[in-house]
Amino acid sequence: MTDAITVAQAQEYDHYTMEEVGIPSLVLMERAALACYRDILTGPFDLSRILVVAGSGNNGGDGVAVARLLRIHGLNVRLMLVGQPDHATEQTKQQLKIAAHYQTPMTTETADIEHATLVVDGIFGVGLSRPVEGHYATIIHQINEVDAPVFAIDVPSGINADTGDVLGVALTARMTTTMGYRKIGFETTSGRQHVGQLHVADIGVYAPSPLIPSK
Ligand SMILES: NC(=O)C1=CN([C@@H]2O[C@H](COP(=O)(O)OP(=O)(O)OC[C@H]3O[C@@H](n4cnc5c(N)ncnc54)[C@H](O)[C@@H]3O)[C@@H](O)[C@H]2O)[C@H](O)CC1
Ligand SMILES: [K+]
Repeated sequence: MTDAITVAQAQEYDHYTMEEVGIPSLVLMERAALACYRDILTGPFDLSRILVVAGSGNNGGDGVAVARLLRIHGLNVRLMLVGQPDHATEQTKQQLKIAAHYQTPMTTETADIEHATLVVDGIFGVGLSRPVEGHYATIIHQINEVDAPVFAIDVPSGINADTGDVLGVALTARMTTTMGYRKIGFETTSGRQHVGQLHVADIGVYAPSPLIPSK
């Protein structure tokens, strides 16, 4: 089994893959979304009412892409944005444009959290850098209070992927599909409790190594 990595390594490998290898960010995002989509469809989930919750960073971009894929598949999915769309990354803005093309239903209704049979967590990934507060914390508390299981994209939101610690408040996932490599924080007691069943998705991001040409 390959070694677990840190957030800094994940970001370094991501950057290397895009800047040195030349694979565009949206290609990596699509591969990440397809891996999550596959794990959701094959997982132990009731897919009758899916709520995807997306932040404004690229974890949110992954989430928006997952919502679009589920919509195209004909599933009852709604997309809830918890970040400011105009503050979103360029990749997430592009994913919102694509999702709109396929008329992916959007919602701001708390009732959709209560009625969900599955919540897909695209709020924060490896970019979480400070304790969760405010509206983000409210949404995470609301999700934690309902019975629906959580599928986490890359990192359960609120978890520090280097330590497994809860930063303010965090989601507890039934399943997490993380990109490329396990994260060292997932191996701690808190990390294991919040990650649930862990899948590691090969999305074409690799550590620079002698086996893989470096510059
Ligand atoms: N690893 C890969 O090869 C790929 C990963 N992908 C996905 O990208 C995210 C990382 O995206 P990033 O934009 O860097 O950050 P996040 O989306 O995790 O966080 C969003 C954003 O939120 C801000 N922020 C941090 N802490 C807080 C806080 N407590 N409250 C409010 N806002 C906060 C900060 O500015 C962050 O930028 C990774 O996890 C994957 O899901 C790619 O899609 C594919 C390749
Ligand atoms: K997440």
